[in-house]
Amino acid sequence: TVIDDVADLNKLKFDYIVVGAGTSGVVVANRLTENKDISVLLLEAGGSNADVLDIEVPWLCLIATPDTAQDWNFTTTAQPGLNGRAIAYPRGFGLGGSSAVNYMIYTRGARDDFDRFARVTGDNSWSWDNLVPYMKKTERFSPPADRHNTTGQFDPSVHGFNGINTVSLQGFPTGIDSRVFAVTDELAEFPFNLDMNSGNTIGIGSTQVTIKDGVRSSSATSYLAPEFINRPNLHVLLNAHVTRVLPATTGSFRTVELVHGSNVTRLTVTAGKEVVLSAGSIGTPTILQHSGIGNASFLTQLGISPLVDLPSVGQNLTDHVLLLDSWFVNSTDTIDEANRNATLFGEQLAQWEDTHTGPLVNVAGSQIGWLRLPANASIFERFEDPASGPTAAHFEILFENGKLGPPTPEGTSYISISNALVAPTSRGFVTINSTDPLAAPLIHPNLLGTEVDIFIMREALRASARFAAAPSLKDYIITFDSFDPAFTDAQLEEYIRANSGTVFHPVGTAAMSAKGAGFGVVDPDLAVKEVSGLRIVDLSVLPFIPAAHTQAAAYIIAERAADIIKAAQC
Ligand SMILES: Cc1cc2nc3c(=O)[nH]c(=O)nc-3n(C[C@H](O)[C@H](O)[C@H](O)COP(=O)(O)OP(=O)(O)OC[C@H]3O[C@@H](n4cnc5c(N)ncnc54)[C@H](O)[C@@H]3O)c2cc1C
Repeated sequence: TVIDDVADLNKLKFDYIVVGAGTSGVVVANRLTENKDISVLLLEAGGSNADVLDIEVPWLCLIATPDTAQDWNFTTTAQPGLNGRAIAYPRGFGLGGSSAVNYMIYTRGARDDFDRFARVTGDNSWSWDNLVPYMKKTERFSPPADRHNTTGQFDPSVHGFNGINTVSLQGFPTGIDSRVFAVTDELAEFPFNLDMNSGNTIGIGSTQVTIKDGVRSSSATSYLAPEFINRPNLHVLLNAHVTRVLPATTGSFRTVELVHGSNVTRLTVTAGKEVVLSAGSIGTPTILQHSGIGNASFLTQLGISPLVDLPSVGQNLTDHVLLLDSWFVNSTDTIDEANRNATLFGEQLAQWEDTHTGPLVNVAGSQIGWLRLPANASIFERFEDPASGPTAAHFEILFENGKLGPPTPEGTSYISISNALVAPTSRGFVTINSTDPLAAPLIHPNLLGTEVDIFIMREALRASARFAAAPSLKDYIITFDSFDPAFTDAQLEEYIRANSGTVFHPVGTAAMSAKGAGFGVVDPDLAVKEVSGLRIVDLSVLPFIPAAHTQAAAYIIAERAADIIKAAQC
Protein backbone atom coordinates (compact mmCIF):
# COMPACT_ATOMS: atom_id res chain seq x y z
CA THR A 1 0.00 0.00 0.00
CA VAL A 2 1.43 3.34 -0.94
CA ILE A 3 1.28 5.81 1.95
CA ASP A 4 -0.36 9.01 0.71
CA ASP A 5 -0.11 11.05 3.88
CA VAL A 6 3.26 11.07 5.60
CA ALA A 7 1.49 11.78 8.92
CA ASP A 8 0.33 8.14 8.77
CA LEU A 9 3.89 7.09 9.61
CA ASN A 10 3.17 7.92 13.25
CA LYS A 11 -0.05 5.94 13.31
CA LEU A 12 1.44 2.69 12.00
CA LYS A 13 3.80 0.17 13.56
CA PHE A 14 6.51 -1.51 11.51
CA ASP A 15 8.47 -4.64 12.32
CA TYR A 16 10.98 -3.88 9.57
CA ILE A 17 12.01 -0.77 7.71
CA VAL A 18 13.64 -1.38 4.34
CA VAL A 19 15.59 1.60 3.00
CA GLY A 20 15.60 1.72 -0.81
CA ALA A 21 12.96 0.15 -3.08
CA GLY A 22 15.55 -0.91 -5.65
CA THR A 23 16.43 -4.32 -6.98
CA SER A 24 17.22 -5.95 -3.63
CA GLY A 25 15.05 -3.95 -1.25
CA VAL A 26 11.82 -4.77 -3.03
CA VAL A 27 12.58 -8.50 -2.91
CA VAL A 28 13.15 -8.35 0.85
CA ALA A 29 9.99 -6.31 1.43
CA ASN A 30 7.96 -8.73 -0.68
CA ARG A 31 9.23 -11.89 1.02
CA LEU A 32 8.91 -10.52 4.58
CA THR A 33 5.29 -9.51 3.99
CA GLU A 34 4.32 -13.01 2.84
CA ASN A 35 3.60 -13.39 6.54
CA LYS A 36 0.58 -11.15 7.06
CA ASP A 37 1.47 -10.66 10.71
CA ILE A 38 4.70 -8.91 9.75
CA SER A 39 4.53 -5.24 8.86
CA VAL A 40 7.14 -3.61 6.61
CA LEU A 41 7.81 0.01 5.72
CA LEU A 42 9.63 0.38 2.40
CA LEU A 43 11.22 3.81 1.92
CA GLU A 44 12.26 5.06 -1.51
CA ALA A 45 13.94 8.36 -2.31
CA GLY A 46 12.50 8.50 -5.84
CA GLY A 47 8.96 8.27 -7.23
CA SER A 48 6.85 5.49 -8.71
CA ASN A 49 8.38 5.40 -12.24
CA ALA A 50 5.06 4.06 -13.55
CA ASP A 51 4.32 4.48 -17.26
CA VAL A 52 7.71 5.94 -18.19
CA LEU A 53 8.12 4.82 -21.81
CA ASP A 54 11.93 4.84 -21.72
CA ILE A 55 11.75 2.40 -18.81
CA GLU A 56 9.13 0.09 -20.33
CA VAL A 57 10.42 -0.24 -23.91
CA PRO A 58 13.50 -2.47 -23.74
CA TRP A 59 15.48 -0.78 -26.50
CA LEU A 60 14.93 2.66 -24.95
CA CYS A 61 16.94 1.66 -21.89
CA LEU A 62 19.79 3.31 -23.76
CA ILE A 63 18.21 6.70 -23.04
CA ALA A 64 16.61 5.95 -19.64
CA THR A 65 19.84 7.32 -18.09
CA PRO A 66 21.93 9.42 -17.61
CA ASP A 67 20.52 12.85 -16.77
CA THR A 68 16.90 11.79 -16.42
CA ALA A 69 14.21 11.96 -13.74
CA GLN A 70 14.72 8.28 -12.88
CA ASP A 71 18.48 8.64 -12.35
CA TRP A 72 20.37 9.92 -9.31
CA ASN A 73 22.56 11.70 -11.88
CA PHE A 74 25.83 11.11 -10.09
CA THR A 75 29.20 11.91 -11.65
CA THR A 76 32.50 10.26 -10.71
CA THR A 77 35.58 12.08 -9.57
CA ALA A 78 38.20 12.64 -12.29
CA GLN A 79 39.40 9.14 -13.15
CA PRO A 80 43.19 8.89 -13.61
CA GLY A 81 42.76 5.65 -15.58
CA LEU A 82 40.46 7.44 -18.02
CA ASN A 83 42.90 10.28 -18.69
CA GLY A 84 41.33 12.38 -15.96
CA ARG A 85 37.79 12.22 -17.32
CA ALA A 86 34.88 12.40 -14.86
CA ILE A 87 31.99 10.31 -16.17
CA ALA A 88 28.25 10.02 -15.55
CA TYR A 89 27.51 7.30 -13.00
CA PRO A 90 23.84 6.34 -13.37
CA ARG A 91 21.88 4.72 -10.50
CA GLY A 92 18.15 4.08 -10.61
CA PHE A 93 16.01 6.54 -8.63
CA GLY A 94 12.44 5.41 -7.92
CA LEU A 95 10.62 2.10 -7.50
CA GLY A 96 12.72 -0.71 -8.91
CA GLY A 97 15.93 1.28 -8.45
CA SER A 98 18.56 0.27 -10.97
CA SER A 99 16.45 -2.69 -12.18
CA ALA A 100 14.08 -0.08 -13.65
CA VAL A 101 16.78 1.65 -15.69
CA ASN A 102 19.32 -1.07 -16.41
CA TYR A 103 19.98 -2.76 -19.75
CA MET A 104 18.15 -5.94 -18.65
CA ILE A 105 20.92 -8.45 -19.39
CA TYR A 106 20.53 -11.31 -16.92
CA THR A 107 23.65 -13.25 -15.93
CA ARG A 108 24.00 -14.97 -12.60
CA GLY A 109 27.78 -15.11 -12.58
CA ALA A 110 30.17 -17.99 -12.36
CA ARG A 111 30.17 -20.91 -9.96
CA ASP A 112 33.66 -19.79 -8.88
CA ASP A 113 32.39 -16.26 -8.10
CA PHE A 114 29.94 -17.57 -5.52
CA ASP A 115 32.33 -20.20 -4.20
CA ARG A 116 34.81 -17.38 -3.59
CA PHE A 117 32.16 -15.52 -1.53
CA ALA A 118 31.78 -18.67 0.56
CA ARG A 119 35.55 -18.99 0.94
CA VAL A 120 36.28 -15.41 1.98
CA THR A 121 33.35 -15.20 4.39
CA GLY A 122 33.97 -18.66 5.84
CA ASP A 123 30.28 -19.39 5.29
CA ASN A 124 29.44 -22.11 2.81
CA SER A 125 25.84 -21.00 2.46
CA TRP A 126 27.11 -18.40 -0.04
CA SER A 127 28.48 -21.12 -2.36
CA TRP A 128 27.03 -21.67 -5.83
CA ASP A 129 25.44 -25.00 -4.96
CA ASN A 130 23.74 -23.56 -1.90
CA LEU A 131 22.42 -20.56 -3.82
CA VAL A 132 21.00 -22.46 -6.81
CA PRO A 133 17.61 -22.85 -5.05
CA TYR A 134 17.44 -19.04 -4.72
CA MET A 135 18.52 -18.58 -8.35
CA LYS A 136 15.56 -20.72 -9.34
CA LYS A 137 13.20 -19.18 -6.79
CA THR A 138 13.54 -15.64 -8.17
CA GLU A 139 13.19 -16.65 -11.80
CA ARG A 140 10.19 -17.19 -14.05
CA PHE A 141 11.83 -18.27 -17.29
CA SER A 142 9.35 -17.36 -20.03
CA PRO A 143 8.99 -17.39 -23.82
CA PRO A 144 10.46 -14.44 -25.74
CA ALA A 145 8.25 -11.68 -27.18
CA ASP A 146 8.16 -13.24 -30.67
CA ARG A 147 7.47 -16.74 -29.27
CA HIS A 148 10.25 -18.17 -31.47
CA ASN A 149 11.41 -21.74 -30.90
CA THR A 150 14.11 -21.48 -28.22
CA THR A 151 15.38 -25.04 -28.44
CA GLY A 152 19.17 -24.98 -28.40
CA GLN A 153 19.29 -21.42 -27.07
CA PHE A 154 19.26 -22.17 -23.33
CA ASP A 155 19.32 -25.12 -20.94
CA PRO A 156 15.94 -25.51 -19.22
CA SER A 157 17.43 -27.73 -16.50
CA VAL A 158 19.26 -24.82 -14.88
CA HIS A 159 16.32 -22.41 -14.73
CA GLY A 160 13.35 -21.62 -12.52
CA PHE A 161 9.93 -21.40 -14.13
CA ASN A 162 7.72 -20.45 -11.19
CA GLY A 163 9.51 -17.45 -9.69
CA ILE A 164 8.48 -13.81 -9.64
CA ASN A 165 10.86 -12.02 -12.00
CA THR A 166 10.61 -12.84 -15.70
CA VAL A 167 13.75 -13.89 -17.54
CA SER A 168 13.58 -14.65 -21.26
CA LEU A 169 15.57 -14.59 -24.47
CA GLN A 170 15.71 -11.66 -26.88
CA GLY A 171 12.45 -11.43 -28.84
CA PHE A 172 13.49 -10.19 -32.28
CA PRO A 173 16.02 -11.84 -34.62
CA THR A 174 18.92 -9.71 -35.84
CA GLY A 175 20.92 -9.82 -39.05
CA ILE A 176 24.11 -10.96 -37.31
CA ASP A 177 22.80 -13.83 -35.16
CA SER A 178 23.80 -16.67 -37.46
CA ARG A 179 27.18 -15.13 -38.28
CA VAL A 180 28.14 -14.74 -34.62
CA PHE A 181 27.23 -18.33 -33.87
CA ALA A 182 29.02 -19.54 -36.99
CA VAL A 183 32.25 -18.07 -35.64
CA THR A 184 31.92 -20.24 -32.53
CA ASP A 185 32.30 -23.23 -34.88
CA GLU A 186 35.20 -21.68 -36.74
CA LEU A 187 37.52 -20.39 -34.00
CA ALA A 188 38.28 -22.54 -30.97
CA GLU A 189 39.06 -19.57 -28.75
CA PHE A 190 35.38 -18.53 -28.98
CA PRO A 191 33.41 -21.62 -27.91
CA PHE A 192 29.63 -21.84 -27.95
CA ASN A 193 27.97 -21.86 -24.53
CA LEU A 194 24.40 -23.16 -24.47
CA ASP A 195 23.63 -21.45 -21.18
CA MET A 196 25.97 -19.02 -19.44
CA ASN A 197 23.72 -19.15 -16.36
CA SER A 198 24.66 -22.77 -15.65
CA GLY A 199 27.64 -21.84 -13.45
CA ASN A 200 30.14 -22.20 -16.26
CA THR A 201 30.05 -18.86 -18.02
CA ILE A 202 32.83 -19.35 -20.54
CA GLY A 203 31.90 -19.04 -24.21
CA ILE A 204 29.41 -17.18 -26.39
CA GLY A 205 25.66 -17.69 -26.19
CA SER A 206 22.21 -16.15 -26.43
CA THR A 207 21.60 -13.18 -24.17
CA GLN A 208 19.08 -13.73 -21.38
CA VAL A 209 17.10 -10.67 -20.37
CA THR A 210 14.58 -9.47 -17.77
CA ILE A 211 11.82 -8.85 -20.30
CA LYS A 212 8.22 -10.05 -20.00
CA ASP A 213 6.20 -10.21 -23.21
CA GLY A 214 8.25 -7.43 -24.78
CA VAL A 215 8.17 -5.12 -21.72
CA ARG A 216 10.88 -4.56 -19.08
CA SER A 217 10.48 -6.67 -15.97
CA SER A 218 11.97 -4.78 -13.02
CA SER A 219 11.75 -5.52 -9.31
CA ALA A 220 8.96 -2.91 -9.28
CA THR A 221 6.84 -4.61 -11.95
CA SER A 222 7.52 -8.11 -10.59
CA TYR A 223 8.04 -8.17 -6.80
CA LEU A 224 5.82 -5.07 -6.37
CA ALA A 225 3.11 -6.15 -8.85
CA PRO A 226 -0.39 -5.09 -7.68
CA GLU A 227 -1.01 -8.29 -5.69
CA PHE A 228 2.09 -7.52 -3.63
CA ILE A 229 2.15 -3.72 -3.29
CA ASN A 230 -1.49 -3.78 -2.20
CA ARG A 231 -0.80 -6.06 0.75
CA PRO A 232 -2.14 -4.32 3.86
CA ASN A 233 1.05 -5.15 5.79
CA LEU A 234 3.40 -3.62 3.16
CA HIS A 235 3.65 0.16 3.36
CA VAL A 236 5.57 2.07 0.71
CA LEU A 237 6.58 5.69 1.14
CA LEU A 238 7.86 7.38 -2.02
CA ASN A 239 9.99 10.53 -2.18
CA ALA A 240 11.44 9.54 1.20
CA HIS A 241 15.16 10.31 1.23
CA VAL A 242 16.74 8.55 4.19
CA THR A 243 19.39 10.74 5.74
CA ARG A 244 20.66 8.61 8.64
CA VAL A 245 20.06 5.60 10.82
CA LEU A 246 20.05 6.41 14.54
CA PRO A 247 20.53 4.23 17.58
CA ALA A 248 17.08 3.62 19.10
CA THR A 249 18.90 2.33 22.15
CA THR A 250 22.66 2.22 22.47
CA GLY A 251 24.07 0.21 19.60
CA SER A 252 20.69 -0.77 18.16
CA PHE A 253 20.20 1.19 14.97
CA ARG A 254 16.49 0.66 14.47
CA THR A 255 15.50 4.28 13.89
CA VAL A 256 15.55 5.83 10.46
CA GLU A 257 15.72 9.57 9.80
CA LEU A 258 14.34 10.90 6.54
CA VAL A 259 13.16 13.93 4.66
CA HIS A 260 9.98 13.66 2.63
CA GLY A 261 9.54 15.38 -0.73
CA SER A 262 10.64 19.00 -0.68
CA ASN A 263 10.00 19.31 3.07
CA VAL A 264 13.37 19.71 4.80
CA THR A 265 12.05 18.79 8.26
CA ARG A 266 13.64 15.53 9.33
CA LEU A 267 11.21 12.81 10.42
CA THR A 268 12.09 9.66 12.33
CA VAL A 269 10.48 6.25 12.37
CA THR A 270 11.54 3.22 14.39
CA ALA A 271 11.38 -0.46 13.44
CA GLY A 272 10.25 -2.99 16.03
CA LYS A 273 12.73 -5.59 14.83
CA GLU A 274 15.28 -4.38 12.24
CA VAL A 275 16.28 -1.81 9.69
CA VAL A 276 17.47 -3.20 6.35
CA LEU A 277 19.62 -0.91 4.21
CA SER A 278 19.09 -1.64 0.51
CA ALA A 279 20.13 1.73 -0.88
CA GLY A 280 22.72 0.22 -3.23
CA SER A 281 26.50 0.45 -3.51
CA ILE A 282 26.45 4.25 -3.50
CA GLY A 283 23.46 4.96 -1.22
CA THR A 284 24.20 2.46 1.56
CA PRO A 285 27.76 3.60 2.45
CA THR A 286 26.59 7.21 2.17
CA ILE A 287 23.84 6.66 4.76
CA LEU A 288 26.21 4.72 7.03
CA GLN A 289 28.84 7.47 7.01
CA HIS A 290 26.32 10.22 7.72
CA SER A 291 25.14 8.06 10.63
CA GLY A 292 28.63 7.98 12.15
CA ILE A 293 29.34 4.42 11.01
CA GLY A 294 32.61 4.35 9.10
CA ASN A 295 36.23 5.36 9.42
CA ALA A 296 36.19 7.17 12.79
CA SER A 297 39.12 9.50 12.15
CA PHE A 298 37.82 10.47 8.71
CA LEU A 299 34.34 11.15 10.11
CA THR A 300 35.77 13.22 12.96
CA GLN A 301 37.75 15.35 10.50
CA LEU A 302 34.58 15.96 8.54
CA GLY A 303 32.69 17.02 11.66
CA ILE A 304 30.55 13.93 12.16
CA SER A 305 30.62 12.19 15.56
CA PRO A 306 31.78 8.64 14.95
CA LEU A 307 29.54 6.07 16.63
CA VAL A 308 31.00 2.87 15.18
CA ASP A 309 34.52 2.64 13.78
CA LEU A 310 34.23 0.52 10.62
CA PRO A 311 36.95 1.76 8.25
CA SER A 312 35.81 -0.54 5.43
CA VAL A 313 32.59 1.44 4.89
CA GLY A 314 32.72 2.98 1.41
CA GLN A 315 36.02 1.30 0.51
CA ASN A 316 36.55 -1.54 -1.98
CA LEU A 317 34.33 0.05 -4.66
CA THR A 318 34.70 -2.31 -7.62
CA ASP A 319 33.21 -1.89 -11.09
CA HIS A 320 33.51 -3.24 -14.60
CA VAL A 321 34.86 -1.21 -17.52
CA LEU A 322 33.04 -1.03 -20.86
CA LEU A 323 34.37 -0.05 -24.25
CA LEU A 324 32.02 0.07 -27.25
CA ASP A 325 33.72 -0.82 -30.53
CA SER A 326 32.31 -1.00 -34.02
CA TRP A 327 33.29 -2.16 -37.49
CA PHE A 328 31.93 -1.03 -40.88
CA VAL A 329 29.80 -3.68 -42.64
CA ASN A 330 28.37 -4.12 -46.12
CA SER A 331 24.76 -4.65 -45.01
CA THR A 332 21.77 -2.36 -44.61
CA ASP A 333 19.99 -4.77 -42.27
CA THR A 334 21.32 -3.13 -39.08
CA ILE A 335 19.96 -0.83 -36.38
CA ASP A 336 21.81 2.13 -37.87
CA GLU A 337 19.02 3.12 -40.25
CA ALA A 338 16.35 3.37 -37.50
CA ASN A 339 18.86 5.27 -35.39
CA ARG A 340 19.05 8.09 -37.93
CA ASN A 341 15.62 7.82 -39.59
CA ALA A 342 12.84 9.20 -37.37
CA THR A 343 10.07 7.82 -39.60
CA LEU A 344 11.40 4.27 -39.41
CA PHE A 345 11.92 4.56 -35.66
CA GLY A 346 8.35 5.91 -35.32
CA GLU A 347 7.03 2.79 -37.10
CA GLN A 348 8.99 0.55 -34.75
CA LEU A 349 7.66 2.38 -31.72
CA ALA A 350 4.09 2.16 -33.06
CA GLN A 351 4.54 -1.59 -33.48
CA TRP A 352 5.80 -1.87 -29.91
CA GLU A 353 2.86 0.19 -28.64
CA ASP A 354 0.35 -1.94 -30.59
CA THR A 355 1.68 -5.43 -29.90
CA HIS A 356 4.84 -5.27 -27.77
CA THR A 357 6.75 -6.85 -30.64
CA GLY A 358 9.34 -5.74 -33.20
CA PRO A 359 12.94 -4.56 -32.97
CA LEU A 360 12.37 -2.48 -29.84
CA VAL A 361 11.73 -5.57 -27.66
CA ASN A 362 15.45 -6.27 -27.83
CA VAL A 363 18.21 -4.79 -25.72
CA ALA A 364 21.71 -4.08 -26.92
CA GLY A 365 23.81 -7.23 -26.92
CA SER A 366 22.22 -9.69 -29.33
CA GLN A 367 24.76 -12.26 -28.11
CA ILE A 368 27.30 -12.01 -25.33
CA GLY A 369 30.29 -14.08 -24.36
CA TRP A 370 32.69 -14.56 -21.46
CA LEU A 371 36.34 -15.22 -22.15
CA ARG A 372 39.60 -15.81 -20.32
CA LEU A 373 43.15 -14.78 -21.01
CA PRO A 374 45.34 -17.75 -21.97
CA ALA A 375 46.81 -19.45 -18.89
CA ASN A 376 50.30 -18.47 -20.07
CA ALA A 377 49.49 -14.77 -20.51
CA SER A 378 52.61 -12.77 -19.62
CA ILE A 379 50.77 -10.73 -16.99
CA PHE A 380 50.45 -13.82 -14.78
CA GLU A 381 54.25 -13.97 -14.46
CA ARG A 382 54.06 -10.93 -12.21
CA PHE A 383 50.48 -10.79 -10.95
CA GLU A 384 48.01 -13.25 -9.50
CA ASP A 385 45.06 -14.23 -11.71
CA PRO A 386 42.24 -11.91 -10.58
CA ALA A 387 39.41 -14.18 -11.80
CA SER A 388 37.64 -16.28 -9.16
CA GLY A 389 38.43 -19.53 -11.02
CA PRO A 390 38.21 -21.35 -14.36
CA THR A 391 34.42 -20.86 -14.75
CA ALA A 392 34.81 -17.07 -14.54
CA ALA A 393 35.91 -14.73 -17.31
CA HIS A 394 38.52 -11.99 -17.47
CA PHE A 395 36.61 -10.12 -20.15
CA GLU A 396 33.26 -10.04 -21.87
CA ILE A 397 32.52 -9.70 -25.57
CA LEU A 398 29.19 -8.14 -26.62
CA PHE A 399 27.71 -8.14 -30.12
CA GLU A 400 25.16 -5.74 -31.58
CA ASN A 401 23.79 -5.40 -35.07
CA GLY A 402 24.86 -1.80 -35.54
CA LYS A 403 26.59 1.05 -33.78
CA LEU A 404 25.41 2.18 -30.35
CA GLY A 405 25.33 5.89 -29.64
CA PRO A 406 24.39 8.97 -31.66
CA PRO A 407 23.07 8.54 -35.23
CA THR A 408 25.72 7.71 -37.80
CA PRO A 409 26.08 9.30 -41.28
CA GLU A 410 23.67 8.25 -44.05
CA GLY A 411 24.84 5.15 -45.89
CA THR A 412 27.00 3.74 -43.08
CA SER A 413 26.29 0.44 -41.30
CA TYR A 414 28.10 -1.31 -38.52
CA ILE A 415 28.51 -4.30 -36.27
CA SER A 416 29.49 -3.67 -32.66
CA ILE A 417 31.94 -6.08 -31.11
CA SER A 418 32.44 -4.49 -27.72
CA ASN A 419 34.32 -5.50 -24.59
CA ALA A 420 34.06 -5.28 -20.85
CA LEU A 421 36.74 -5.91 -18.25
CA VAL A 422 35.02 -8.23 -15.76
CA ALA A 423 37.91 -9.28 -13.49
CA PRO A 424 39.16 -5.83 -12.44
CA THR A 425 41.89 -5.48 -9.82
CA SER A 426 41.31 -1.74 -9.30
CA ARG A 427 39.48 -0.70 -6.16
CA GLY A 428 38.02 2.73 -5.46
CA PHE A 429 35.78 4.31 -2.84
CA VAL A 430 32.55 6.17 -2.08
CA THR A 431 32.94 8.79 0.64
CA ILE A 432 30.80 11.59 1.88
CA ASN A 433 32.26 15.01 1.38
CA SER A 434 30.00 17.14 3.53
CA THR A 435 27.86 16.87 6.66
CA ASP A 436 24.79 17.49 4.48
CA PRO A 437 23.18 14.06 4.00
CA LEU A 438 21.45 15.24 0.84
CA ALA A 439 24.74 16.14 -0.87
CA ALA A 440 26.12 13.67 -3.43
CA PRO A 441 29.12 11.65 -2.20
CA LEU A 442 32.50 11.47 -3.91
CA ILE A 443 32.47 8.43 -6.20
CA HIS A 444 35.84 7.10 -7.31
CA PRO A 445 35.49 3.71 -9.03
CA ASN A 446 39.15 3.92 -10.06
CA LEU A 447 38.42 2.51 -13.52
CA LEU A 448 41.51 1.07 -15.24
CA GLY A 449 43.60 1.97 -12.21
CA THR A 450 46.03 -0.95 -12.50
CA GLU A 451 48.42 -2.49 -15.00
CA VAL A 452 46.50 -5.79 -14.87
CA ASP A 453 43.27 -4.06 -15.85
CA ILE A 454 44.74 -2.29 -18.85
CA PHE A 455 46.45 -5.54 -19.92
CA ILE A 456 43.15 -7.45 -19.86
CA MET A 457 41.37 -4.69 -21.78
CA ARG A 458 44.08 -4.62 -24.46
CA GLU A 459 43.88 -8.38 -24.90
CA ALA A 460 40.08 -8.18 -25.02
CA LEU A 461 40.28 -5.76 -27.94
CA ARG A 462 42.76 -8.02 -29.71
CA ALA A 463 40.38 -10.94 -29.21
CA SER A 464 37.58 -8.86 -30.75
CA ALA A 465 39.78 -8.12 -33.73
CA ARG A 466 40.44 -11.85 -34.20
CA PHE A 467 36.69 -12.47 -33.98
CA ALA A 468 36.09 -9.81 -36.63
CA ALA A 469 38.58 -11.57 -38.95
CA ALA A 470 36.80 -14.96 -38.69
CA PRO A 471 35.67 -16.57 -41.97
CA SER A 472 31.96 -15.89 -41.33
CA LEU A 473 32.57 -12.18 -40.87
CA LYS A 474 35.37 -11.72 -43.40
CA ASP A 475 33.16 -10.70 -46.31
CA TYR A 476 30.66 -8.94 -44.05
CA ILE A 477 33.04 -6.56 -42.28
CA ILE A 478 34.55 -3.99 -44.63
CA THR A 479 37.07 -2.43 -42.28
CA PHE A 480 37.63 -1.24 -38.73
CA ASP A 481 35.87 1.83 -37.38
CA SER A 482 36.91 2.28 -33.73
CA PHE A 483 40.46 1.00 -33.51
CA ASP A 484 43.01 -0.39 -35.92
CA PRO A 485 43.76 -4.05 -35.15
CA ALA A 486 47.41 -3.29 -35.96
CA PHE A 487 47.71 -0.83 -33.05
CA THR A 488 50.75 -1.27 -30.80
CA ASP A 489 50.32 -1.81 -27.04
CA ALA A 490 50.82 1.91 -26.44
CA GLN A 491 48.30 2.93 -29.10
CA LEU A 492 45.72 0.49 -27.77
CA GLU A 493 46.23 1.74 -24.23
CA GLU A 494 45.78 5.33 -25.35
CA TYR A 495 42.61 4.41 -27.22
CA ILE A 496 41.21 2.42 -24.27
CA ARG A 497 41.86 5.18 -21.73
CA ALA A 498 40.33 7.81 -23.98
CA ASN A 499 37.13 5.89 -24.73
CA SER A 500 36.22 3.50 -21.90
CA GLY A 501 33.46 3.98 -19.37
CA THR A 502 31.50 2.01 -16.80
CA VAL A 503 29.16 -0.97 -17.22
CA PHE A 504 27.27 0.46 -14.23
CA HIS A 505 28.12 -2.43 -11.89
CA PRO A 506 29.45 -0.87 -8.66
CA VAL A 507 29.67 -3.35 -5.76
CA GLY A 508 31.62 -3.95 -2.59
CA THR A 509 31.32 -0.75 -0.54
CA ALA A 510 29.89 -2.48 2.56
CA ALA A 511 31.47 -5.85 2.02
CA MET A 512 30.80 -9.10 3.82
CA SER A 513 33.69 -10.68 5.69
CA ALA A 514 34.03 -13.57 8.08
CA LYS A 515 32.64 -13.04 11.55
CA GLY A 516 35.41 -11.56 13.68
CA ALA A 517 37.56 -10.51 10.69
CA GLY A 518 39.24 -7.19 11.41
CA PHE A 519 37.80 -5.69 8.21
CA GLY A 520 34.57 -5.65 6.27
CA VAL A 521 31.20 -4.13 7.11
CA VAL A 522 28.73 -7.00 7.45
CA ASP A 523 28.95 -10.55 8.76
CA PRO A 524 27.93 -13.45 6.51
CA ASP A 525 24.35 -13.07 7.86
CA LEU A 526 24.46 -9.50 6.46
CA ALA A 527 24.20 -7.93 9.93
CA VAL A 528 26.34 -4.80 10.29
CA LYS A 529 29.33 -5.56 12.49
CA GLU A 530 29.46 -4.19 16.03
CA VAL A 531 25.85 -3.00 16.12
CA SER A 532 22.44 -4.62 16.37
CA GLY A 533 19.18 -4.03 14.55
CA LEU A 534 20.83 -3.17 11.23
CA ARG A 535 21.37 -5.32 8.18
CA ILE A 536 22.48 -4.57 4.61
CA VAL A 537 20.90 -6.28 1.63
CA ASP A 538 22.14 -4.96 -1.70
CA LEU A 539 25.22 -5.30 -3.89
CA SER A 540 27.38 -3.24 -1.54
CA VAL A 541 27.85 -6.46 0.48
CA LEU A 542 29.72 -8.34 -2.26
CA PRO A 543 33.40 -8.72 -1.29
CA PHE A 544 34.34 -9.28 -4.95
CA ILE A 545 32.61 -8.34 -8.17
CA PRO A 546 31.10 -11.30 -10.05
CA ALA A 547 32.28 -11.73 -13.64
CA ALA A 548 28.75 -11.00 -14.84
CA HIS A 549 26.16 -8.28 -15.20
CA THR A 550 25.18 -7.75 -11.61
CA GLN A 551 21.39 -7.54 -11.32
CA ALA A 552 20.91 -11.30 -10.97
CA ALA A 553 23.23 -11.30 -7.96
CA ALA A 554 21.04 -8.62 -6.35
CA TYR A 555 17.90 -10.76 -6.72
CA ILE A 556 19.68 -13.91 -5.55
CA ILE A 557 21.24 -12.29 -2.48
CA ALA A 558 17.98 -10.62 -1.52
CA GLU A 559 16.05 -13.89 -1.80
CA ARG A 560 18.51 -15.55 0.53
CA ALA A 561 18.63 -12.53 2.85
CA ALA A 562 14.86 -12.70 3.28
CA ASP A 563 15.23 -16.26 4.55
CA ILE A 564 18.06 -15.23 6.89
CA ILE A 565 15.88 -12.45 8.33
CA LYS A 566 12.87 -14.76 8.68
CA ALA A 567 14.99 -17.34 10.47
CA ALA A 568 16.20 -14.68 12.91
CA GLN A 569 12.59 -13.84 13.83
CA CYS A 570 12.17 -16.95 15.92
C1 LIG B 1 22.29 2.21 -16.67
C2 LIG B 1 22.49 0.87 -16.02
C3 LIG B 1 22.54 -0.26 -16.81
C4 LIG B 1 22.72 -1.51 -16.21
N1 LIG B 1 22.63 -2.63 -16.98
C5 LIG B 1 22.61 -3.85 -16.39
C6 LIG B 1 22.32 -5.01 -17.13
O1 LIG B 1 22.04 -4.97 -18.34
N2 LIG B 1 22.32 -6.20 -16.48
C7 LIG B 1 22.60 -6.29 -15.15
O2 LIG B 1 22.63 -7.40 -14.62
N3 LIG B 1 22.88 -5.20 -14.43
C8 LIG B 1 22.85 -3.98 -15.00
N4 LIG B 1 23.05 -2.87 -14.25
C9 LIG B 1 23.40 -3.03 -12.83
C10 LIG B 1 22.25 -3.52 -11.95
O3 LIG B 1 21.05 -2.91 -12.35
C11 LIG B 1 22.60 -3.20 -10.50
O4 LIG B 1 23.82 -3.83 -10.16
C12 LIG B 1 21.56 -3.68 -9.50
O5 LIG B 1 20.27 -3.36 -9.94
C13 LIG B 1 21.83 -3.05 -8.14
O6 LIG B 1 20.87 -3.46 -7.20
P1 LIG B 1 20.86 -2.86 -5.74
O7 LIG B 1 19.67 -3.43 -5.05
O8 LIG B 1 22.19 -3.04 -5.11
O9 LIG B 1 20.69 -1.27 -5.92
P2 LIG B 1 19.59 -0.41 -6.68
O10 LIG B 1 18.74 -1.26 -7.55
O11 LIG B 1 20.29 0.73 -7.29
O12 LIG B 1 18.64 0.09 -5.50
C14 LIG B 1 18.95 1.10 -4.58
C15 LIG B 1 17.67 1.84 -4.25
O13 LIG B 1 17.85 2.62 -3.09
C16 LIG B 1 17.32 3.91 -3.29
N5 LIG B 1 18.05 4.82 -2.41
C17 LIG B 1 19.36 5.13 -2.47
N6 LIG B 1 19.68 5.99 -1.47
C18 LIG B 1 18.54 6.21 -0.79
C19 LIG B 1 18.24 7.01 0.34
N7 LIG B 1 19.17 7.75 0.96
N8 LIG B 1 16.96 7.01 0.81
C20 LIG B 1 16.01 6.26 0.21
N9 LIG B 1 16.24 5.49 -0.88
C21 LIG B 1 17.51 5.47 -1.36
C22 LIG B 1 17.54 4.16 -4.77
O14 LIG B 1 16.73 5.19 -5.26
C23 LIG B 1 17.22 2.80 -5.35
O15 LIG B 1 15.84 2.64 -5.58
C24 LIG B 1 22.87 -1.61 -14.81
C25 LIG B 1 22.80 -0.46 -14.02
C26 LIG B 1 22.58 0.77 -14.61
C27 LIG B 1 22.48 1.99 -13.73
